[in-house]
Amino acid sequence: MFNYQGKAPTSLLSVKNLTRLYAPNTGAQDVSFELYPGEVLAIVGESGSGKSTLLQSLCGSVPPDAGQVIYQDTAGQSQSLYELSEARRRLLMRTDLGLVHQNPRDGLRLRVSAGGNISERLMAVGARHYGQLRATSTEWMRQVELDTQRIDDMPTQFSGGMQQRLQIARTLATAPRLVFMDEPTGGLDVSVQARILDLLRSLVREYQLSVVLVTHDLAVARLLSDRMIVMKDSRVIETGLTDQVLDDPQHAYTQLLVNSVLSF
Ligand SMILES: Nc1ncnc2c1ncn2[C@@H]1O[C@H](COP(=O)(O)OP(=O)(O)OP(=O)(O)O)[C@@H](O)[C@H]1O
Repeated sequence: MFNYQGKAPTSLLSVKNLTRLYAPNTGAQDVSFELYPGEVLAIVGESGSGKSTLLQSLCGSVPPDAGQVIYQDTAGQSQSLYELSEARRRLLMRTDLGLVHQNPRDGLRLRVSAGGNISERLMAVGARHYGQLRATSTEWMRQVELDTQRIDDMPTQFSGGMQQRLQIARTLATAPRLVFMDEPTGGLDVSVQARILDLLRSLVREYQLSVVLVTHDLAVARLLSDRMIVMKDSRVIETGLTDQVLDDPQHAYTQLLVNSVLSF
């Protein structure tokens, strides 16, 4: 996982005083943080605290009312997400960023085969050779432990857990530099959740993924993240290394959250 030793690297994502409010204290306000390459940052908090609003603003889908989202592109240039033209922002989102939705159906094309779902993303970044697309899609199905014999099956023929694996494969196949995950195990049975979490943990390690992960589940944050942000009523109330925050929470609300979970 992320190594904090030595010289501080340049941040991949820099969020400055981001605000998106739907009503007073409803949404996300005055959020600032840095995300470094290879780091997994969890955003936690109870339902309605503003986690998804923040994530949507970070990944380019909901413009903030104020503040900046600055992304370091492959060429090392700082790109202020909402100061780019719509076309440039879309291109950046397609080539550099990936999003795993809570509901796999939101991140899959249901009328396209499993292999087609993965190939489509590869084609969006320029891949064209049919044999190569097929081979890469097969390899990604293997990576997420899906039966490669089912490459021509439709996602609707898959179980919820299998659909989530396919969505993860589709998202990671283009090697995004930054992956956003919104409750990636949220809608699944507990046993399926555990297996998807195992998979995500090994993929994060193997590919040194940089991830912003939204979860209300502290156990998920513990398992996957290096650092965490705790939100309440639209604001960040605590931030720090995951183990530190969970083992020694400073804010009364974080203490309550941690104490409400028996063991994790
Ligand atoms: N499009 C919208 N229009 C109006 N209010 C909204 C909109 N989206 C979110 N909100 C409100 O903003 C607040 C934060 O919602 P948000 O979905 O960001 O919270 P959350 O922490 O992700 O919650 P959950 O864990 O339940 O998904 C809530 O009070 C919600 O009702």
